[in-house]
Amino acid sequence: MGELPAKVLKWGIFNVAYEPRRKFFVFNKSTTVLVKNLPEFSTYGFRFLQDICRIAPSTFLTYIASSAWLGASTAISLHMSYLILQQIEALAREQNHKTPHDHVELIVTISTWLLLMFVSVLMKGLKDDKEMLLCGYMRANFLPSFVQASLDADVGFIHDQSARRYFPNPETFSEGGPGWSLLKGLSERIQAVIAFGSECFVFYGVLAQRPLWDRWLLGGLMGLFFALLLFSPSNGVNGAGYTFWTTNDTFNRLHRLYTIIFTPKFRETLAKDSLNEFLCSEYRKCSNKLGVVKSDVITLACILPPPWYWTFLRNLLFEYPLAFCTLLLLWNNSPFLVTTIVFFQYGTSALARSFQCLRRSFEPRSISQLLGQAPALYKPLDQGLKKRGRELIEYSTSKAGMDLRLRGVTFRYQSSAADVTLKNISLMIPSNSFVLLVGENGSGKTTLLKLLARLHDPTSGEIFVNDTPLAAYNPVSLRKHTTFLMQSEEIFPMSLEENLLMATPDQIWSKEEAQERMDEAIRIGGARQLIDRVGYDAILNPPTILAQSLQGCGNGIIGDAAIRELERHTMQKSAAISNGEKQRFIIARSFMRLLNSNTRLLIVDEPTSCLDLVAERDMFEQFYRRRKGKTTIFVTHRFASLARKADMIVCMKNGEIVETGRHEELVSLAGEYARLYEVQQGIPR
Ligand SMILES: Nc1ncnc2c1ncn2[C@@H]1O[C@H](COP(=O)(O)OP(=O)(O)OP(=O)(O)O)[C@@H](O)[C@H]1O
Repeated sequence: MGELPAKVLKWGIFNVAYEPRRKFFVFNKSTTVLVKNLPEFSTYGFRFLQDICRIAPSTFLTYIASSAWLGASTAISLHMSYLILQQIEALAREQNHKTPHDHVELIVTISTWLLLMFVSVLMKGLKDDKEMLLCGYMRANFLPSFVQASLDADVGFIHDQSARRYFPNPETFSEGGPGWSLLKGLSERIQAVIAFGSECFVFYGVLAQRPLWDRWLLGGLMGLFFALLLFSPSNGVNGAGYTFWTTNDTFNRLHRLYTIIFTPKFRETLAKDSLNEFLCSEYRKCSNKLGVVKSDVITLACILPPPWYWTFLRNLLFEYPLAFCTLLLLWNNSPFLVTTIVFFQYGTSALARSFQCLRRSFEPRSISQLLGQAPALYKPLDQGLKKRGRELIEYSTSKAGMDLRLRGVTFRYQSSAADVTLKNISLMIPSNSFVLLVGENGSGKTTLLKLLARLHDPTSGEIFVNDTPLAAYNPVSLRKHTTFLMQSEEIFPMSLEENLLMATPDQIWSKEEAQERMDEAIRIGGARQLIDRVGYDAILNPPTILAQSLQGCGNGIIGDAAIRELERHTMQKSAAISNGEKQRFIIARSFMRLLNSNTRLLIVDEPTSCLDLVAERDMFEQFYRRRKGKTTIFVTHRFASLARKADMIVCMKNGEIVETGRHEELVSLAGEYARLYEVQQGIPR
């Protein structure tokens, strides 16, 4: 069947795409897949049924039988209530000729109805019980085979993605297990078919017994009811599923800023580059520019309301059926008793629903959840304000680099169960000195640097900057004079140009000047090739919104054309880059900061895991050349070419400083530093 082009409509700032013709039987990709694979599905389905009958025959049969009963229970109840209404009607009509036998008949019918209802309750309990038991049977029988098959595949299990989707994934351990959703789905469908079929059968039976007038009227009402069910659109795009996107630049920028601000992985970079103020003001600006938009994304994914007249008609027929029942009275002299009973039944069930709803809404848990949202809204805001209210010293720049002193510093990560990471560190780093920090993996180098940049505070001991305690400074004012290139940094989901400009958020340049400065940073950082390939405008990994309608809220299956329309509008310049290119760009971003800010402390923490030896040496050389007027600290495992230039080498081991001094002194000590140096030089010990 030929595919229809998608229709697109505007919804606030969003564009919504859907397939225009609504089909009862959607012949889309899934239908084709179903038809094509039907023989295979049937074979495996049959095998599954055989297996389940073999594993737990009586449990399975009881489960299916109870599902079937529950499917038919509404129809049974309908039939019984009709019988009772008929008997009451007859009694009312024959007021003067009533016999005791008539009453007995009515009591028997009512008792049978109550008994059947009781059986339904038992069946529900039985079904739930068997459901849990079957779940256990299936886990015990199928999972060991899956475990075996998975382990047999060895490392192939990691590589073969398409095969892996059939295996359980780790998060599903507490769920039903393999085959469970298949069984549950089958039982639900059996129940649905039996329910619909039996209810139609009862309605047909009732209509066939009614006098001609009633038959036409009730038949007409039923027809209308079904016509509305089938033809009235359940959403604003004729019941279809839909996709949506927006080309509003302000919205998209706001979304990217939101992602940067609330994603933990960016937080250290934001802090150490003192971007908080900049992002806050950008977010406010962008939010003001966007103004109030009609719909948030999740609401749009759930609801695209149909035109008001359809809603009105549906409400009238589905919510107020009694209004239509009373129409009967205009043509038919039904005794008032029947109307009263119908009303009573309708009214009590509606009342029961409302009461349940009321009770649920006022359960202590639900109330406390509701009210708990108020402090959750204001507490973070108040705490943020308290923090901003503290009196702190501003760092005043001098021509010289920062003078750093650590006295008895100990540090333990809160999340770490291990012992302290830094133990009693005391160290003096004179201003303008060039320091090389070395030590084996995990010795605590990065942690020490993060303490200097105030990304963590010491657990005990103190750090001084120019003889003033680090804690007394406004951290932002210190960080504004620090360039800290960390081991692992992220590129923000903004354009590469904006990433570079964010390195110096306080600078205001003309377009040409900004371009010159970016080009220089890119050249020194060695990222020219990347920029030539993807351009300054490229946005790497832009965040995406949920852009498809959700099913179960009146939205149908999303047509292929609507999906393609979404892809056509959102497939944009998201370029893939290698880890090496990413590192070079991040290094360039640090150069952008270093060259265009009043840096007094330069820290470079081995950001070179994906660079070759030559590129790493060049990078350190470029930083080294620009160290004038700064205190400079480099961390690298390949320090041989820098060792002789360093004013001081600090060697760490197991969270402690084990040696400090110049290269020659430390080599002559023949201790930890000498060992690391010799290993690097390939000198056998
Ligand atoms: N966020 C954290 N939470 C808990 N423990 C951490 C955290 N970061 C680091 N550690 C632990 O602190 C210790 C020191 O880590 P650190 O990264 O400072 O060492 P390093 O000398 O820089 O190592 P490398 O040379 O590998 O970069 C390690 O044992 C590490 O596992």
